[in-house]
Amino acid sequence: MDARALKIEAARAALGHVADGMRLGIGTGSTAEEFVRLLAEKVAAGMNIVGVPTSERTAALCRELGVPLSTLDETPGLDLTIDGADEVDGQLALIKGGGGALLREKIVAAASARMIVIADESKLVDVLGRFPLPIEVNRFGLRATRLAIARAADAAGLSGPLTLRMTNGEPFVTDGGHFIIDASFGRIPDPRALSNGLHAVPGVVEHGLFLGLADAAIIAGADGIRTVHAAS
Ligand SMILES: O=C(CO)[C@H](O)[C@H](O)COP(=O)(O)O
Repeated sequence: MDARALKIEAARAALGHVADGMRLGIGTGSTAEEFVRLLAEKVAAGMNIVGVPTSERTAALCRELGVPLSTLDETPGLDLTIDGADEVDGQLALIKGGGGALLREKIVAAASARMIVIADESKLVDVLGRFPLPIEVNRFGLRATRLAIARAADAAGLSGPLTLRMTNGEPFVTDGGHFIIDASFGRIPDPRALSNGLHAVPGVVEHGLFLGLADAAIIAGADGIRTVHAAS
């Protein structure tokens, strides 16, 4: 099975957790988009849900496919968020933000009673950090913020290139109007310490470590679907 087929399988399994009447957070990225396509079929067949998208890109796809949308201002409490991830470890700590939507993704996940991650097995890791950690930063004071991030990482025993994400020769700009620094720290043995350090940097808007947010991860692999649950 190719990677896209695995993403579809994970998305299909997640759809089994969606019930009529639910208020859904809807993630961003290629796996989340497979979920949107399957969800749209259910909606067309009469399922009654409302979704809060985690990016303009997801919102556009939902509109195109007829998935009813709301906002967190209209619908501040959600039943379930389904989203992809760049990395998932066995304790359900995540790296997210490869698609640049980490801020809205985290706000939506935090507003949800449950979050289910959908991914193919390439995303499952023993220790987070192979994927560069996206850090969303305010445009103001970029160089100072980068230095402060390096100091925060150093205090957590980490170092590595801090690369401003570019697109078409220009800095990538998030839906919130911020920049993203991709931090190649390598293995992150203590994500909580790094998270706390990054949150103490004023220019950091948010980072892509999602800790204690996911309740389950549906992982599709060559041998089928497995679900990783959060330790209770
Ligand atoms: O965090 C994300 C976007 O900000 C995505 O969930 C993450 O990048 C995974 O994307 P994909 O399903 O395309 O591999």
